[in-house]
Amino acid sequence: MNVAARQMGQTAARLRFENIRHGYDHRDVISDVTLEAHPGEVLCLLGPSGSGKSTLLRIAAGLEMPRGGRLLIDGATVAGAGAFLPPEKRGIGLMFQDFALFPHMTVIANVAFGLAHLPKLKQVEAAREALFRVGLAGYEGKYPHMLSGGEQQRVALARALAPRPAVLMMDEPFSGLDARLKDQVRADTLAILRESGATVIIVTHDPEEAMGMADRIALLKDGALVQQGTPHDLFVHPETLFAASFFSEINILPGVVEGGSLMTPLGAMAISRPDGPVTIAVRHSDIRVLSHQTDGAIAAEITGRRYLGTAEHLDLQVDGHHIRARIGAGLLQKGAVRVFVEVAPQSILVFENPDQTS
Ligand SMILES: Nc1ncnc2c1ncn2[C@@H]1O[C@H](COP(=O)(O)OP(=O)(O)OP(=O)(O)O)[C@@H](O)[C@H]1O
Repeated sequence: MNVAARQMGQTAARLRFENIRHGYDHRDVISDVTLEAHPGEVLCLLGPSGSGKSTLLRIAAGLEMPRGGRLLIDGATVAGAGAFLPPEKRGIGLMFQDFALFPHMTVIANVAFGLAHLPKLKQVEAAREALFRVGLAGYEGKYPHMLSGGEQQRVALARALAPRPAVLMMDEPFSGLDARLKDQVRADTLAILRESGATVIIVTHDPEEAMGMADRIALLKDGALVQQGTPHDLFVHPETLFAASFFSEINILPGVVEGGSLMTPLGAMAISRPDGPVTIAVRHSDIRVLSHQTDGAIAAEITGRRYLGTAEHLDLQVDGHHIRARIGAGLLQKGAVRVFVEVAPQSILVFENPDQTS
């Protein structure tokens, strides 16, 4: 926790999901998730629609009682095993996707909403301070409709931070914003979150957002935890094809290991792995496209070309396989048909056969 946060009397909590199971009606939607958010870190719950991210958030906040497992805050069970601590006693702040501001209330009244337990004067003081923290001092008397999307987001953030939660949870906090605003609002929000010192859990389906904000990412699929680690871990060492394809566009191709060599349609490399068929994945951006032959490069034919401004997408036929490459625009001459492709050995991700798709 940083000094500013300590001075403000805020403590960050450790939040642990332990073998959590949950479902709706007769359908299981969370199966045996064990996951910890460490004090003061930003943890992103990442996954496609329906993977159970919001359900985990709702369980942590106390809006759902898990069907199995336990939820612990700083080692104390707050849900499961016969325990249930009500939401308002958990020290958890929630910020919703649509900001959920009250349109008929002023900015300061919106921010003070979660401070009803304090005397009136203290409420105003804490709300003003929260607005100052998000850079909105002077906005107290305005109404939500008078603010831009980015400003509304910051009011919602101030409201979530005002009670000094030990854990702050945000469900798709940037999805309502204009694409051009998002980068700046994300950067500003991250700085404010860091300064608050709280443990932060952000739900998102956007891998770029998770990579840019998280200390750690928990990747979910169909209600199960697929992999957790730093953004770098997940990007460079995905354990499954699902994880690899979630972070970047990839080519999936067959390969075979024989006597310490891996043979693929994109070339061969030394490998320490038992003999047998494997599946390989190569990111579109890791395919180098050359106009002339070099040592180890493989002949390819361009079958499609799409100009995207700063980059180009190429469709290629290589040894009977269709592959895609993303290259910098202007690197390849107009009208090129026959080219050569090469891939650095460290850019070839190898997975067991049959596919590790889950
Ligand atoms: N109140 C509910 N009643 C019935 N089913 C629900 C309810 N809430 C969620 N579900 C189902 O549970 C599964 C997980 O939903 P959840 O909202 O947790 O996923 P998510 O990863 O947050 O998805 P999204 O990104 O679309 O919000 C989905 O199949 C969803 O349809």
